[in-house]
Amino acid sequence: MGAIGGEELKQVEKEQKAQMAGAREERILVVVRLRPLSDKEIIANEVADWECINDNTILYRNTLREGSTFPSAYTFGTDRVFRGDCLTKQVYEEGAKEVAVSVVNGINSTIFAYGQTSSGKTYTMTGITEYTVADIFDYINRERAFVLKFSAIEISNEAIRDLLSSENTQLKPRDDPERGLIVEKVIEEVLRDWNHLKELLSICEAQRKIGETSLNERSSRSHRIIRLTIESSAREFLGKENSTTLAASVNFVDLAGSEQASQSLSTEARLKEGCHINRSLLTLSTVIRKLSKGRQGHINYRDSKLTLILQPCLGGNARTAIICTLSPARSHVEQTRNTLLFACCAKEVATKAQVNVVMSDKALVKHLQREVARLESELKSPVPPPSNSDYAALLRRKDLQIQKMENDIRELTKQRDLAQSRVEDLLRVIRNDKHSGQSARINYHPNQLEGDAWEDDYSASESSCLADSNRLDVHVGKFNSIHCSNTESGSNIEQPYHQPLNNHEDHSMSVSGQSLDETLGETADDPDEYCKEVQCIETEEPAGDYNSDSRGLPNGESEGTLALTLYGDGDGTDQEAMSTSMNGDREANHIQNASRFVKF
Ligand SMILES: Nc1ncnc2c1ncn2[C@@H]1O[C@H](COP(=O)(O)OP(=O)(O)OP(=O)(O)O)[C@@H](O)[C@H]1O
Repeated sequence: MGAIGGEELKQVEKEQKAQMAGAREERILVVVRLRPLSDKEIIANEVADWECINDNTILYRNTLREGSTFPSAYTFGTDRVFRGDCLTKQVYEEGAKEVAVSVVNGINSTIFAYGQTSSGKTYTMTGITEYTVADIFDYINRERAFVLKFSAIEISNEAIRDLLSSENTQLKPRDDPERGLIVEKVIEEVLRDWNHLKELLSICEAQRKIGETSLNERSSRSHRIIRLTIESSAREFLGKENSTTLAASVNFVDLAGSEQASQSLSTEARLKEGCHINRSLLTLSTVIRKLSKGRQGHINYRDSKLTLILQPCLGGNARTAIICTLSPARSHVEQTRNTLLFACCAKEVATKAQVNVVMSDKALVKHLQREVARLESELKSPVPPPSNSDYAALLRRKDLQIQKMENDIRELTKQRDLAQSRVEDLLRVIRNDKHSGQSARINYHPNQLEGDAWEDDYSASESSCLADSNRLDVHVGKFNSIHCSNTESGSNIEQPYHQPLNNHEDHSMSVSGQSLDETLGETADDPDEYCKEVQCIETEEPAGDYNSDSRGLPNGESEGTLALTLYGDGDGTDQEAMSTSMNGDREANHIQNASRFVKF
């Protein structure tokens, strides 16, 4: 491993900070590669139904079935679509290189091929791997000191196997606190040169599980992941103590192909493989679909080994490119569409690429010491006091708040006085009424009216039920229930004042065209008269509500029925409720509220 230090360390830190601050989300690069019809397909008289009409759009040439909801053209915006005659070199240059070689700058990257069986995944990934390594070699020979490590695994039937090992032992994935998810005991070969690479690739090829299917004589029956890990340092800092290393990996993922049972040559082993392959690909599609809708909620990476291992490149800090391979044959139209839908979803997935810096222990200590010193100096320097203009703005805001509160107080006091005077008016009317010798009857509840003749001793009722003005003040403010005694029956039945007085359907106050003052003034001498003019119409509250809350009103409740009810005679059936319209809703409300506690 090489080393960087001094100026370069600072430079790396600077770049890292800039990256963290401005780390932009970037969409997964998705390219589509259409292969030409294979010899087998040509012999089978297959027709090519798909065509790339430009660099971004692939079109279904055949007529769509009636009622089909599939689109006939798929456009990939800035991402590329490669026609059948394109060389892998071009696919690499225009569809994968940028992502793949970011590994030399310390950014993890992944290129993977997705598509149905025999669509050209292995064909494409073999070329992409070789072109990438060639570019990396070219770069490292000129620029920095590099160490390249090669490893390869396959996932078959949910078992992970090392492709560089001749043993058939299963490897285990494990969460490493520093490195994230790793596969335990995987062999890492330090790449010496190009020939060494070719040698390792051929070992992998030989070790990989392949089998014959109806569509591919050499069908990959496993997912293969080749990983190239690159650790790089500037040459001038090689071996120095305060060195820092950029370390990143590029993964080349050649997925097994999705297939239908009929395509896998239905031996038991092939079918089982096919099931595993399809299940893990389904999990991959599900993960991609969820990621494409944002990262909310649980993403089921752990549902398959494939997604578990690919997690960092799907939703993490890696750069990712997906090459979707397609067969143009008419007989594969459904699977081609599925691949295109997967491509459309994958296009929406974003990752946040970051540079991975590995520091030597000494460099790390120095870096941390600097951080501590910086934080200490931040703590020591006091926070600058707010400027004069800040104080002035704050004062202005507070003044406005005070002003608003004073206005509110004035307004509320006015409303309270008004309500109080209305109540006093009403009391006066009642007293006049009493003196005129008429019997005004009040009932607290319609149900109690019958057989509940009003007590002759009105004053007794008045003293217990009719609050004096002071008491009413309190009630206007608090709206607690007041209880009064029914002296006639001799019992001391407590009745809440706010029981509904009749059962009209609408509780809103009816407008009689006169103010309460006027009404009362005109009719004070003749209760029957004002009984006619003023009606109490129930508000929307159902009677049951009152009953259920018969012990008292919640503090401060202001909505309510005008519970001012006058009964012309002792016959409850004759009752006529009284309500009034006021010069404005607020006044009406206050009268309503006040009146709820005034029983006559
Ligand atoms: N772009 C292409 N141009 C020419 N031939 C191709 C192209 N892509 C694939 N082929 C040929 O098609 C056949 C199947 O390709 P390949 O094995 O890469 O498919 P695959 O998707 O990896 O299949 P599987 O999933 O079954 O492993 C091979 O013979 C390959 O040489």
